Amino acid sequence: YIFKSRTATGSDAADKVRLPLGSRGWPLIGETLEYLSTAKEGVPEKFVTDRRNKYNPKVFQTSFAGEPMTMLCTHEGNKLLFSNENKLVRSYWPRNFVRIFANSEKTTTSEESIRLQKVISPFLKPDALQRYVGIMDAATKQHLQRYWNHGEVKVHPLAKNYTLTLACRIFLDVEDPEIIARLEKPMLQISNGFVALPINLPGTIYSRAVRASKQLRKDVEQIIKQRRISVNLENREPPKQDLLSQMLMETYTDGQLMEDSDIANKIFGLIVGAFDNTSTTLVSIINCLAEMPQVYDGFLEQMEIANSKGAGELLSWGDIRKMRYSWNVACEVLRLFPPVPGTFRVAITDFMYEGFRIPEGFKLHWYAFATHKSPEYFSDPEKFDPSRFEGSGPVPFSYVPFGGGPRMCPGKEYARLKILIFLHNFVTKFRWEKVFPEEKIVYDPLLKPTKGLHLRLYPLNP
Ligand code: HEM
Repeated sequence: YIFKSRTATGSDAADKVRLPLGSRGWPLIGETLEYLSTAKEGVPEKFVTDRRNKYNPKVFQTSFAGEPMTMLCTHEGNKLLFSNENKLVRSYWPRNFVRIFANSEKTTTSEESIRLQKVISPFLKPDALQRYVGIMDAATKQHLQRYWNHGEVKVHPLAKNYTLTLACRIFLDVEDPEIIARLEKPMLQISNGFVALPINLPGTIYSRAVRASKQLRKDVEQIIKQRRISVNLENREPPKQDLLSQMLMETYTDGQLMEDSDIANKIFGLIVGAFDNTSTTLVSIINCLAEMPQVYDGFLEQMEIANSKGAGELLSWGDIRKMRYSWNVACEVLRLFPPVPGTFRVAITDFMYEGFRIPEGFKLHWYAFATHKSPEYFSDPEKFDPSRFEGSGPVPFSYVPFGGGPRMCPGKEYARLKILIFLHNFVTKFRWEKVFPEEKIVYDPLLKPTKGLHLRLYPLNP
């Protein structure tokens, strides 16, 4: 692994600098199988530890699905990737993601996409989200009442439906279960496509996902068109507060209203970004609580909040701020079961890291398990201990379930709010036990419970 650089004049440079050590494994598949199998067996950190011991404790080369990859495995590595966006690195998505997230023919120009970002991010900041607490709480209570109150339930599909129901309510002001069911079908196919082999032939999981992504965008665009008509016809209606209503009023720099396809693309991105990640987080939390009753017993804050409420009174922002223990529990679950264990960057210039040369064009991977499960950062890393997040919490850049830097998950605060509101309603309404106590949550390759997580629910105040 000797890197031979070229000088500015184009001649071979005399300096030969070592690339990070490692193995690129088998042709095409690289080390994908080991990477996936260690995660599936519940020891994802093994993939990293073995190579750290063999090559270098901070950085090594590997290859996934034919893509050579350099893995950075410490908090310093995470910091380097997260704080140098557009300086040393930029975000890089594997082929599947690019194809599934690809914009319509009316691709946004960079100016337009900055404009769109500007519309989206204020909507997802805590200040803005505060006004949705009551709406989210009411929608959660309704979902639990309608679909969960049946003694025995299968949590994973219900959590997905709940996630989509809330996203439709908050982003699109859509409540009709029939419309939600129509959107859910392509959504499920899209999730499978992210991790399928990128073979775009009829009938493959991948091609179905690409088709489903087009279908979902079309459905969202249809909802937008109908909304435009009703806004024009009924402009006496009080202004709605969902994201779509705000985007309908947005204009480009030239004063033109935003195009429906652009709005659809952005809302599509949010719905897809929220769907698997938040639903699997709920599944993992419920599973941990079923396995560790002592964690459930710590939810006194939720009981106190519930007892302070009058009949029909909904949660407020003040209540959310009291849910400290609950968020620590969620953080600990996200440490052990991050739904997105890592993403990718690409070097946009040559640079040195730990004495190794990272050439322009090299793909770089941060992997949450490398730090989340390392005793260097989390003592007794297998132990479930929400108190790790008290006080100043973990070493900066060692706890990264939402990534970091400018590309950090824009839905983090929305996810936090949703998880807390769900938890409040779930723990104050039910106690529960697993129907299959031996059932596990695994990465296969996406995070999921092996049987869908069947629960027996016991209402607390029947
Ligand atoms: C527990 C729930 C969630 C987790 C663990 C999570 C995690 C992540 C991670 C790790 C990234 C990549 C960050 C990086 O590369 O540095 C990401 C990106 C993203 N997330 Fe989330 N996410 C969650 C929920 C959500 C929600 C609710 C939304 C939408 C409301 C959302 C929308 C997005 C989008 C649009 C991106 C791409 C951002 C970009 O390209 O810059 N996520 N998320």
